[in-house]
Amino acid sequence: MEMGGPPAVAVKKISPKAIIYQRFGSQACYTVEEVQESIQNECPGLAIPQKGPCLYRCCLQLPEFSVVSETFKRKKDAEQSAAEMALLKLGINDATDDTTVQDPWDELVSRLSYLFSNEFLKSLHPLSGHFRAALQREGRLNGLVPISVLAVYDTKFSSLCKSINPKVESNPLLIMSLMLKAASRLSGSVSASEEQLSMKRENPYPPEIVQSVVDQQSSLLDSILIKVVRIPYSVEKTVEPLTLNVASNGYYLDIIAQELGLTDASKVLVSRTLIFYRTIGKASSEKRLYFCAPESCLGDSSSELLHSTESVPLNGSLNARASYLSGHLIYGHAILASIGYTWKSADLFYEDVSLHTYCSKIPSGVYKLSREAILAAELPGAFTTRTNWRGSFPRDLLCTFCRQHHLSEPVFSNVNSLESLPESPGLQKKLKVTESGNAETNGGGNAVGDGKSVAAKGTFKCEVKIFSKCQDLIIECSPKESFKKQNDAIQNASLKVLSWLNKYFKKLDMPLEELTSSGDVLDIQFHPQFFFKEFSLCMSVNGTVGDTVCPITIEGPDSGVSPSNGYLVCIIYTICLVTEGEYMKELIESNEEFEFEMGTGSVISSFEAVATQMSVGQSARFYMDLPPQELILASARDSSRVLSLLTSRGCSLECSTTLLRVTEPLEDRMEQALFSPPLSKQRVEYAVQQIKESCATSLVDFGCGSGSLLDSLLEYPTSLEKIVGVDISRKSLTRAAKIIHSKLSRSSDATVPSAGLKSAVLYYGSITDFDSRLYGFDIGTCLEVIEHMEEDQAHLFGDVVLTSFCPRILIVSTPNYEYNVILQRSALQSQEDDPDEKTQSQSCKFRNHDHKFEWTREQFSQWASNLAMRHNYSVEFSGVGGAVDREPGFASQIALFRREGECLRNVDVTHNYEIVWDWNST
Ligand SMILES: C[S@@+](CC[C@H](N)C(=O)[O-])C[C@H]1O[C@@H](n2cnc3c(N)ncnc32)[C@H](O)[C@@H]1O
Ligand SMILES: [Mg+2]
Repeated sequence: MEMGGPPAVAVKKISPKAIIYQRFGSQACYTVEEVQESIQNECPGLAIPQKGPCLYRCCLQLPEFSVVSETFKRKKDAEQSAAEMALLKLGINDATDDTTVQDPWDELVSRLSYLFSNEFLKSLHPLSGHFRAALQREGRLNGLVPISVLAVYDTKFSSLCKSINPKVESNPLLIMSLMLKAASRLSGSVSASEEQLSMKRENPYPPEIVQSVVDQQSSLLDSILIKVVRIPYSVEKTVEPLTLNVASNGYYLDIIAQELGLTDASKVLVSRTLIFYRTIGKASSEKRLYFCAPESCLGDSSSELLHSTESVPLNGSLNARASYLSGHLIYGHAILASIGYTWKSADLFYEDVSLHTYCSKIPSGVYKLSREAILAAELPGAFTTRTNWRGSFPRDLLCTFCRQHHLSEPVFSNVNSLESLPESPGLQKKLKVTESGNAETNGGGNAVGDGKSVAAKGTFKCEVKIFSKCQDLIIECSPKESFKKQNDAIQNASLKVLSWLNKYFKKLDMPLEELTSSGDVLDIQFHPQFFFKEFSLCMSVNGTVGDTVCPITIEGPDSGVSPSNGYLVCIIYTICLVTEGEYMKELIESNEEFEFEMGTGSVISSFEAVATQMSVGQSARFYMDLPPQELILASARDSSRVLSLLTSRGCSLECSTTLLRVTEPLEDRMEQALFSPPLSKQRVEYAVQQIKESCATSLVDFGCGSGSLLDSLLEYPTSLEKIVGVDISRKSLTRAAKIIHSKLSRSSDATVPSAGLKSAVLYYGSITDFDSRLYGFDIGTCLEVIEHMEEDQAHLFGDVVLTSFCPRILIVSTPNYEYNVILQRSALQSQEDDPDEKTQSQSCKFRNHDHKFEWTREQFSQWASNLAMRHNYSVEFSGVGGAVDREPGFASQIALFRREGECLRNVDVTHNYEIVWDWNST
């Protein structure tokens, strides 16, 4: 578009908030509060209140009255709505009424004139501080405001410039030319100097205004020291820390200019704010890059360049690192700093920026920072379970990554996978010992189905898509695995994308074929055209710590308790930079309680390797090759000392660590990894078999948890008409309700297995209390529940269930303690180094931390036989996992009770349970 030509772009409607601001300025006071709304619709009939997303409500206080908005998902919308309500009250109809569509050029000029007004100088605004500081500049600089800051700190200004020429976003020089043009229309009141790239008010501000401005500032400090980071343009030179000394009455941009080798602020360009880990959502974040305007636009040739509306390719010293951080091309040295003026105070706001921040831009960098272990942590290769994950979750990491790279928020879509299970063959399958013992790393802990041996049974799959800001699809990930929990599916998909991006960032020159095939492995497809466009400025900012360089020294007695894959390991460690010869040592990183899951690649390889050789209580010392300097500096506390050490010969990293404790894999993870089909599925199949044989029409699941049994039963054709679940965990019941509801709501057609079902109810209550609504059912199940109660409560439950509930058949399952030795041996996967000695020297623990007891076959049989005898039931024993005729029996032992007589007594109406969810087919 020709400059100064007719407006080609319709001017945006002024927002209600802006109109309020025009009328009331700082007298309009907005207060936004968070509201947690409960949502009802997700699962009709569910009586447990559901937490909805966080909403915002805004109260706008004006001198005469105040208004309160409805609730909104975004703070911004709540504020605008409150402003709109206030306008309505004030009788100001619509913004468009009194603003005739204006030429953006006229608006730009009038905005510029406002910026140089007395009023603006006194106001609190991120830009007005620059105007005030300009008045303190000395000599010929006095009163000069650098043009570059105008559009950076005034959003109104920058959006007007964008509406005139959208290209200004990628080329700050274009903005400057627009401003000079606007200033020329104000000659007489504002003077602009092209050579100095600055503007000045022609008539001085009235002295009383200047005085009031000086009084505004709290000039307690003589000078302030601000830590910043210097990024040289040559990649060979290291990024280094730097301290700025800004006089309290000085102009910080002049100080930055000096560091960049310039005489004053006029030639300093300022980037948009950069998004780094931890600064998200923090209003005060002001991290920006400061750099020198390209030489070609300075001096005599400036006018030519400034007046051209096309971006001119600039040759010179491209600063690849700074360009990557900012997302646009930057030439020459750059400084990363967090300084600026705010809406809140006339004083300068600043935060120290460390090299820490600098390493956060690649996916693994954010993960490392979230673990506070830049050297030791690595982005894990697998998401096993939520409980075993340490540090920020993959989904959050991915969102941060997208924000940092100016992409749209990732789009997650859930695919419910409810494929019905194939009719199962033999019930009691042989124990399947996985070759590696770490099935999790292939499929994910809750992932069911590695495609080969385990049938797909999960409920949730998740796909994730990454779009550019212009909505071009860049990356698409459709994992094969399905998960029991929706959240696990989301985390798994996010991690796949991150892992793939991480591979790319570690090797940016990776050939396309390699990139494609590494994507295939992770179920990822990408669109090279858009991918390379979005990531054209990327830099490999850091690398990994090297391997160990000499033998590992292990000290302390062998306790026999060693971790292997799937174990949670807790260590204490220190990593120091040491020099050969004249021995010097500097602490770089340490952690007193550092936990990681073995076999997922969540720590550097030497840490995992060392941990497998250690037992609990032992300490080890070893040396590692140096990683890239930036990584060490990012972790180091005293970067200048580290920099000086790094110049001496023979540097390496010395690591000392002690193995504090290990935690075995959880029970259900073992059940899935070690059995085919998983034990939980075998229990369902056992129950289905009994339902079929007994023609049961009603079933109650005591301790139903998240409804895994009830949910799975619906996939089999059975005679069931009524199913009920009871539990004391509201959280689990809520999950159960959602899962069962989603399945039942699709079961209207008569071909689905559960079509005969008439009613499903979930109760909150303890199974040691009787409730007459559950009296005399055909089948009661109580799977893997009693061991979660104290032993006396388990006895009580036995009596209550057989005397009061009186089901025709009762199935109770619980772990067989004698089988643990096999589980632990398999988990240790130490077939090669004499497994028996290791596992037998350590006493067998329970399978799950929540178990109050685990019974041997003998103990279980005694409990069940006595119980049956006392209540006129027969009992037979069976199990799943393992075999009856092979030591040590089944993994899960089962007692099947059958009522001997009829049960015709009258029961008093007793309602001890609370209905939590109730469904019926009508
Ligand atoms: C390991 S889970 C088993 C869940 C389910 N039966 C299954 O097989 O997936 C044990 C469940 O028992 C429940 N539970 C423990 N004590 C209970 C009690 N006194 N009354 C009801 N439920 C109980 C717990 O809340 C938990 O959901
Ligand atoms: Mg259990």
